[in-house]
Amino acid sequence: MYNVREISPNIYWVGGNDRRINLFENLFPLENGVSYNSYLIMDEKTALIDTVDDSVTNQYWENIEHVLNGRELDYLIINHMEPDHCGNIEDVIRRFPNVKVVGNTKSFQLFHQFYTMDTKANEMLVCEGDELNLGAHNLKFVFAPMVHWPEVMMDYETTKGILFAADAFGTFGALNGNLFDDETDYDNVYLDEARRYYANIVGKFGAQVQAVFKKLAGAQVNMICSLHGPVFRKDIAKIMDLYDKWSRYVPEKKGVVLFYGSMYGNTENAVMALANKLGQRGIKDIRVYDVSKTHPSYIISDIWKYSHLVAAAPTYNMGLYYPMDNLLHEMIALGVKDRKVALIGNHSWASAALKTMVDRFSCMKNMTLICESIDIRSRLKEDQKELLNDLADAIAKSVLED
Ligand SMILES: Cc1cc2nc3c(=O)[nH]c(=O)nc-3n(C[C@H](O)[C@H](O)[C@H](O)COP(=O)(O)O)c2cc1C
Repeated sequence: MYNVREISPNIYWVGGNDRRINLFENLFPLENGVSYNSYLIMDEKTALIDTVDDSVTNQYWENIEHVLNGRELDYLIINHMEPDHCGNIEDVIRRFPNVKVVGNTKSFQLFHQFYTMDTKANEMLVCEGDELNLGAHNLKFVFAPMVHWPEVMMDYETTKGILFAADAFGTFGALNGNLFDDETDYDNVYLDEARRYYANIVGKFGAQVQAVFKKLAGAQVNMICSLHGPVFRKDIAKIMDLYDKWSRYVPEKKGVVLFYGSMYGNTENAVMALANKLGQRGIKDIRVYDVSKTHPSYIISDIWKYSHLVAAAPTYNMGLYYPMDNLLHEMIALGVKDRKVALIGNHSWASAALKTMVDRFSCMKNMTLICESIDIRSRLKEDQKELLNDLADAIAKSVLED
């Protein structure tokens, strides 16, 4: 049974949802699956915008056949060559041998690396700013290199102000029958997952996101169609504002995320005592994570959201407890910057965790240590409580007053 939705006169969502998948990119947990969006424009010429992952191929073809209703497909536009959107390109060409496949030099390079089909006769090369007229609809190509692959481009439909944004503005989480942002309880159902998607998938490329914003400045955007998750037609300014903040690494909220590693509970004890003191000093909405328990992608998402971070971990084999080291490496790789930081190390005979954490944070830009770090010897004792009070005072002052 086909499953499509008209999103604007003669433009259809023809994608699919995968709720069986456990890990996105075989890496990021998906509690509620993911959608692979694709859009079909029915005009004097027909144009399909991106394809979908192999997992939803059957649904996809039922959708396309229903909407085309016997017509030929004139264009397939490739905005992104990541395999979760390209699983069906060869199939499209097999079914529509005369289709023009629209892409840029890098998209075709990548296509030929992944696939073997000879597509020379079908290829239609476009450059930045080129336009493709379909009749009543007109697409302008806006290149978005490294958001988050080098070939990425967006299509701005100039007559209706619809932005086909590739992976940008995407989210984890399958669609629930409500396609548009205003039909969903977006803030409660999708926002955290959109942030987790941004931080972990696009996060490293903030400068490139900003570059696309500059190119789009002045363009009236009435609808944003991402390749994953809901279509925006109501809160466009809000999601644009969030993307602007996220891509400039500006925290959404003043607040504290404490993340710790602990084998036997002693580091955890110090962190929970500190969190309690922060709560008593008026810090609200405190976030605490055990790095051995929570997947790093969730912690990184909150690191993007909040202004202050506390990292705490024990020494392990003359180094830093592995799950914490892994998280800090991910933060370095994603270019996390501009946060206020406090550190707590722990050791029983030769300290290495604290020094390693200091080293890791020094590899990130503009991470300010807001107070002297604490290096616990096995377990924090009553006579050291002033150290913890000083730490809590400094963090609370920085969050509430600065
Ligand atoms: C396998 C293992 C290796 C450790 N390596 C070191 C080490 O190299 N140097 C050190 O001072 N403590 C080392 N420790 C001790 C812990 O860092 C220390 O006991 C710490 O207080 C544990 O904190 P926790 O209760 O939060 O897990 C090691 C502990 C374990 C279990």
